[in-house]
Amino acid sequence: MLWTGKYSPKNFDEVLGNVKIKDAIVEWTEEWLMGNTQNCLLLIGPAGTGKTTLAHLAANEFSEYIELNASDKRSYDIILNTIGEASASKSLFGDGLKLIILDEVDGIHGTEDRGGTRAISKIIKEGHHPLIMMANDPYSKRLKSLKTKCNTLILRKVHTNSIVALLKRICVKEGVEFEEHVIRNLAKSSNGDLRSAINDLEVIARGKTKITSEDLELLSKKDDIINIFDSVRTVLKSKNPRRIKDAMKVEAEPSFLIELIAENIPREYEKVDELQKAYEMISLADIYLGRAFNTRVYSYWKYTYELMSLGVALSKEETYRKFSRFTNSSIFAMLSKSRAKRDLKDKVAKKMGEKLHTSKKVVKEQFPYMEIMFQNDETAYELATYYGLADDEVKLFRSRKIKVKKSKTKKSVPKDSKPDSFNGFRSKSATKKSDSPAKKTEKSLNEENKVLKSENKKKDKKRNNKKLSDTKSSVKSEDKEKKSDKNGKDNSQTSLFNF
Ligand SMILES: Nc1ncnc2c1ncn2[C@@H]1O[C@H](COP(=O)(O)OP(=O)(O)OP(=O)(O)O)[C@@H](O)[C@H]1O
Repeated sequence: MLWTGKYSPKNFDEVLGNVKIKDAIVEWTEEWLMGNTQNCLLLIGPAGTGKTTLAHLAANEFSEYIELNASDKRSYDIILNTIGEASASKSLFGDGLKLIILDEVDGIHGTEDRGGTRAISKIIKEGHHPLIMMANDPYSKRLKSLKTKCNTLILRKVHTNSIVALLKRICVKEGVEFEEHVIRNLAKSSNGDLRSAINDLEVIARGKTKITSEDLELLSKKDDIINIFDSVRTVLKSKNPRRIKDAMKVEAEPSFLIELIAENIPREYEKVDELQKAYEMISLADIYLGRAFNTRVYSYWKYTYELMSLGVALSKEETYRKFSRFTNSSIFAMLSKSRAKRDLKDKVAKKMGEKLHTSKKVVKEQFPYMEIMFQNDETAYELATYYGLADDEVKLFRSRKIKVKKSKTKKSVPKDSKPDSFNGFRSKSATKKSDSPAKKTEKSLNEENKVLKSENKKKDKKRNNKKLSDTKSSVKSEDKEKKSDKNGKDNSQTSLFNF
């Protein structure tokens, strides 16, 4: 069980802060239970201040409760059917009253939850049911009419000292030693959000006997990464200018933020108009960023930030209530991939250049031919050994499959000079049930001689006697080479140039 659940208040006394609001809720509950119909309650406050906790504590006093939150659909029909269930079991004497809890009413979606706000207004007007609603955004348009019909209770952020006290209590119960400043730091950085304070404590303290400043540093690094995505999420999810401006107070390169926002726009926005406007804003933001760099007038950054945040956020007609999986920028991923490939090419060209006594540029021009030569397992093995290439460097030439016309002549490499498998390939000689090495070389020599003889015969017909004698002498010299091969001499350099 998470610590937020484990240490969630079990009664109203354990709820920290907002004393008057607690009292008002207790009184409201008692009145309903005594049979006195009450106005519905609208709890508005920042995340993690205890709105849901208070509603659930109130629900404990009723015989049952029904809850619809942001992950449920809340259309007209669904809300009224749910309430219908509640009214079916309503007793005349106030017993068996079901409390209705509607969480995040500021997030009721215009399209998916069509008629949701109308349904809520209907329930409020009829006034038969105890109803508690919660919202985060006090400026939401959706709350305008609800505020006039309900008792609106505004929750304040929980005071840092109260959070410190709770975190210390948790540490004692969990048997974790702590330094005072670590706990105070956690409490301060939670900015009045008790859920996040408890979660952060759990991240650094669970399974430990002591927490120190080092744990805090680790936590802040994790937060940096998460914060960038939080900023992107706020820009794409919200239309509240204040929240969006706050979200932009993140330590990240503006170009990186633009990329991240641009990448994720289509994951959130659905209408073509919204997409078009949002990308116009992104391109303008990019123009101003370029101007800032070119002219060194960094006041242009202000426009960059406003266009990529407010500009993009206000390009949507309304907020979408859906789960979107935001991702990292694919351009940055692609750039880092191609940079890695470029580095690898440089490394290989340097190694080969040293052996061939030539520049990296010249070697790189030979890479397409190398790719062809490396298609053959045995040649690849010889070349890699000669140039001293590691497996990942060999992959540079073997990642693509190229069809190569099979040569009629077979080249034999002494068996004991190569392993059974090379870079994921089994050499043909290793897979075959082979003859003894001596027999094998004799066989292959005979075969080669046969091929050469037939070639010579063909040439005989076409060429004159002088050329024939030339061919014979070249055959002899090749024979010599093959023999020296047999004696274990490294001839990989010759094979490279023969190609
Ligand atoms: N006032 C509080 N006193 C004690 N614990 C609290 C308080 N507020 C929050 N917590 C802790 O934080 C957890 C989450 O709180 P809760 O869900 O009630 O916040 P919320 O205001 O409804 O947040 P949200 O708006 O994100 O839904 C609780 O389970 C509890 O552990």
